[in-house]
Amino acid sequence: MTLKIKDVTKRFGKHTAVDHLSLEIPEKEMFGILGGNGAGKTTTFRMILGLLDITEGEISWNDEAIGYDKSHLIGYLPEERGLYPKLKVRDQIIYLGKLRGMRKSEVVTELEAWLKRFKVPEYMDKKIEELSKGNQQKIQFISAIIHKPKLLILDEPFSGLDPVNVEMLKEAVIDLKERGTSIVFSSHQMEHVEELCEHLCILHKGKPVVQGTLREIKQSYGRKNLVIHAAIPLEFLRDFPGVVSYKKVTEGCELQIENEDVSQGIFRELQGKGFVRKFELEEPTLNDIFIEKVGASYE
Ligand SMILES: Nc1ncnc2c1ncn2[C@@H]1O[C@H](COP(=O)(O)OP(=O)(O)OP(=O)(O)O)[C@@H](O)[C@H]1O
Repeated sequence: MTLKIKDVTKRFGKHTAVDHLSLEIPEKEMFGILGGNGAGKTTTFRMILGLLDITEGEISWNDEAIGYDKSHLIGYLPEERGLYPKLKVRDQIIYLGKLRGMRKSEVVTELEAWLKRFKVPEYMDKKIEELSKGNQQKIQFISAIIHKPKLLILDEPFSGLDPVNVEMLKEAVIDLKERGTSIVFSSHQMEHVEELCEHLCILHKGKPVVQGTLREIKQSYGRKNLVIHAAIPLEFLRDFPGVVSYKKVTEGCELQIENEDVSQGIFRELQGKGFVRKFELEEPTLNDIFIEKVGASYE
């Protein structure tokens, strides 16, 4: 079971929203699509779901086109949440489950288990409009996965959730992946993608500017971060050969360096100058990579 996106482009008139995107998501894999506002994430999802026509290229799921006949295999959490405010949680989910071919009793059993897991069993008979936004989102998530889809598409699943609920949802998503679901999700927040995904793609103005496994991406990037805590002046490192950026912090500095060798030069330079409490070489973060490739942070 693999989702394949082959050289897909989407144009709205003269505007290119997605520009030659290719990716594959096999079973049991979580794929993250990162990008700022207007990068093309939602457009990509809508094309996967067959809600938008593809201008060029192909999208397939197990080598077949995705259409309405496959909706029982696919779960979708849209960016604009869409539950019926006046309906009770139970009725809402039963309605959606039945649309996907489930029996009422099956839906209720699943729903009870999920509400319990999300620590809100009492919501069964509450109306959607009585719930907070974050809790509505939990219900919307349940509505996307109640039928145990094989392919799950989550558009900004963590936006608007507090840290406790983010963790709860992350665990649920990891469990679904381990049970065999292919998952693709979008986010503005790089730390979520960094934590959850084996493969990822950064979209910028519709173009995939970075793509691969997290490991590959970090390794091929080359640059490293170096954290130094020392009670001696470190300002001179600002102009040290191979130092790309210098940030002063309370106890010392944080540097971005061109490669590992630069850290050895710095290490030698500091020897004998005074006590160094911390000298730590770290992998670049996705945020570092994004800033380098796209030129801005997107918080
Ligand atoms: N139906 C449409 N008609 C015309 N332009 C569109 C349409 N849908 C999207 N676009 C444009 O395509 C580009 C990509 O939009 P998209 O919604 O895919 O971005 P996104 O990455 O999901 O952004 P966000 O994080 O803000 O939701 C944007 O420039 C947007 O204005």
